[in-house]
Amino acid sequence: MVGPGVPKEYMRSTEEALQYQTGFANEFQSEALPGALPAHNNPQVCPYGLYAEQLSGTSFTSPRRQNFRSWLYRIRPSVNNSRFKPAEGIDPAKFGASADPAHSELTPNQLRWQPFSVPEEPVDFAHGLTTICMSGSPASKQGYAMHMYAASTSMTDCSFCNADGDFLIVPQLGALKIQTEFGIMVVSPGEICVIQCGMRFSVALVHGTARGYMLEVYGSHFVLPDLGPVGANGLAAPRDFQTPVAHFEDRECGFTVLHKLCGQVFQAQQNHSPFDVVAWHGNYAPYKYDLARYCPVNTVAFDHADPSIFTVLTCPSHIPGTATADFVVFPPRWTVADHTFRPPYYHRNVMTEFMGLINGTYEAKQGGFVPGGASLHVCMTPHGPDTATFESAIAKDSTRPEHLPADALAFMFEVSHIPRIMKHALHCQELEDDYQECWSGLKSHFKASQGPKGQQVLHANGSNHTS
Ligand SMILES: O=C(O)Cc1cc(O)ccc1O
Ligand SMILES: [Fe+2]
Repeated sequence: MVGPGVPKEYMRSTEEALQYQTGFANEFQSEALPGALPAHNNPQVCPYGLYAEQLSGTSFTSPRRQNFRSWLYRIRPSVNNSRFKPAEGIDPAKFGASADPAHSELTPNQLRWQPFSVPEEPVDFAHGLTTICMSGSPASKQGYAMHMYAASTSMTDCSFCNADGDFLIVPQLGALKIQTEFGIMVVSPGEICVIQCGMRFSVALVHGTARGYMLEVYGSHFVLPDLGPVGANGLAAPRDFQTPVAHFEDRECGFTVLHKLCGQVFQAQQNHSPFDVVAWHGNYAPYKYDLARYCPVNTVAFDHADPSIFTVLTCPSHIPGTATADFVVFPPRWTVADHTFRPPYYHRNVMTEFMGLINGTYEAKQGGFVPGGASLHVCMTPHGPDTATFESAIAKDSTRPEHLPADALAFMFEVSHIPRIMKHALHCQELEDDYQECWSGLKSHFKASQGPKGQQVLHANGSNHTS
């Protein structure tokens, strides 16, 4: 809805607003009314009588290439709200990641959850968030939290803002229509989006219900991974990232502004919609990405490559080469490795791995890991293929290419800090208490009398032969 006084021919419908600008962390600019963007950042009086407001995503003095900020030209400044008080209907024991030890525990156990059910009663995105685990501290701007959402109704006259860090949202069920101060994005299962620290947004459900995963990173932002010897192309291409165009509403109404600070959610009232940004420019803006655009690079001869080859986005830490969090996708693809155990190898990882399944099946598990479910293997917790996957993988003809199911889409949040798990997530009915059973059939295949004889061995010069 556009307010009085705006000539009809200039009104941008919601459909028109669903155009996107493409590129990763570009200097974007967009205006919903012609001439709304001023020629410099803060003129004495802005076009259309708008207020100029800067949103900083990094310190003012960050190096130029890591300096993120945008200028917003809005009908009313953001400052016009009542005093914040603790949010109603959001239980800190369930969501917030305040790292309060009263709400969380440590465990080296392998963990897996069945899908969280979508509530039958009306619950919106903000009130349907559940924190699974977290590490570090939003106050010292290091670490992350992982959440799930399950919603049965749209947020109305209500926005959410995270002052702790950026949200990476992975829908699994139902498309989300996300209204932000920068414009609107529709994000469907198979796509992801990032809404950065400080941005107000509201989530409407396109299909009536929605469920998915959310990774929150404190203190720094997602970037595209370097490609090194891979070259100038491959993995996620910058041109495939989509940022909304400006879209505004001039709406006076009772509006609730939710605001998360150091894991605690607060709320304030204001008398208008915060989605009143008529024009904006800058490099700090939300974006979405279709995982089907991801161009995987993988082994074409032998051995199983580490999953880092499937990194879509990475959030660097202060340690070179070690991410605070990586977002990794396991896309449909050919597997062609010769004489190789093709599923993921058994391993213990210094990093912590949270996995979700958007659709289909995952190559390391023949049963149990289902779409909407999740698993968590913390630092050094052993894991790998279940018994059925192992037995079928060693019996397969590994000289034949195989296409993984075209509808299978799994992902991983791989993080460096060791997480505490929320108590409610450890004691909820969705947690499988017999997850370990999936490995209990892994029997010894050891035969002391049989060496490599009769098996494919790899010579130092790279050639294969049968001894
Ligand atoms: O544990 C998992 O399933 C994720 C994973 C996949 C892979 O191909 C190699 C290592 C790894 O941790
Ligand atoms: Fe793993």
